[in-house]
Amino acid sequence: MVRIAPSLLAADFLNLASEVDSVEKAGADILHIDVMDGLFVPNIAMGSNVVSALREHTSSELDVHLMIENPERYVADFCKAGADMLSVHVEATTHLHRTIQLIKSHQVKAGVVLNPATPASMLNYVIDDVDFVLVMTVNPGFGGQSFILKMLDKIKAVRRLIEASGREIDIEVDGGINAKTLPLCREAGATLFVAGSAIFNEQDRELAINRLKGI
Ligand SMILES: O=C(CO)[C@@H](O)[C@H](O)COP(=O)(O)O
Ligand SMILES: [Fe+2]
Repeated sequence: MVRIAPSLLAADFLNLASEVDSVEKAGADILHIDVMDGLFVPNIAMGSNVVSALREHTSSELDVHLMIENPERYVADFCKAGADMLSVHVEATTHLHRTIQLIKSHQVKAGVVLNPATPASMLNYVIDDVDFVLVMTVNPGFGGQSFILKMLDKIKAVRRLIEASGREIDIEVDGGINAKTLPLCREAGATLFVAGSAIFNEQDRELAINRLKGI
């Protein structure tokens, strides 16, 4: 199954509500929200107030990707704001296991994100605890970058780890996802696909999402 999560980072912020409406109408399954602190990544974007505003506007599942240092400081804020899925980078928190439990204590799905240079083995001792894994297929911080092909090997390694754990959880991929790279990720074992520029740079959002879904 191919589920698409448009990344709102590529949307027109002045018209965020109508941008959300347009992708929902076009078949988006989940909305992806990128949070950046200017430290973990060299860019600043979207706080919990944006998540609250979106929560009031839509009943779609909100997938919040925290690209911030020591994300445990803001887990409660984003959960209370209305996140349904909340992911933290392995590289950003010292006590990853504790941070995962903290997210789950708010009845929110907990995800762990791996930067391109981070090995799949970083998940070894938390794989039974996470609700999904997010494999970055670009270096985080910006939309519109090119897919890093080597990440296909990592998606396969994460898939093997999940299979060995005996659970079925999503592998989400994020960065440079388009109609060419999505099938490669799918074949490698990804099930949830974030796409920013491949959707919001197109006038016809339905065509863009259908193209990604292979319809
Ligand atoms: O987390 C990030 C970037 O750090 C992503 O969610 C991007 O926003 C994806 O944009 P495209 O690569 O699809 O344009
Ligand atoms: Fe993201």
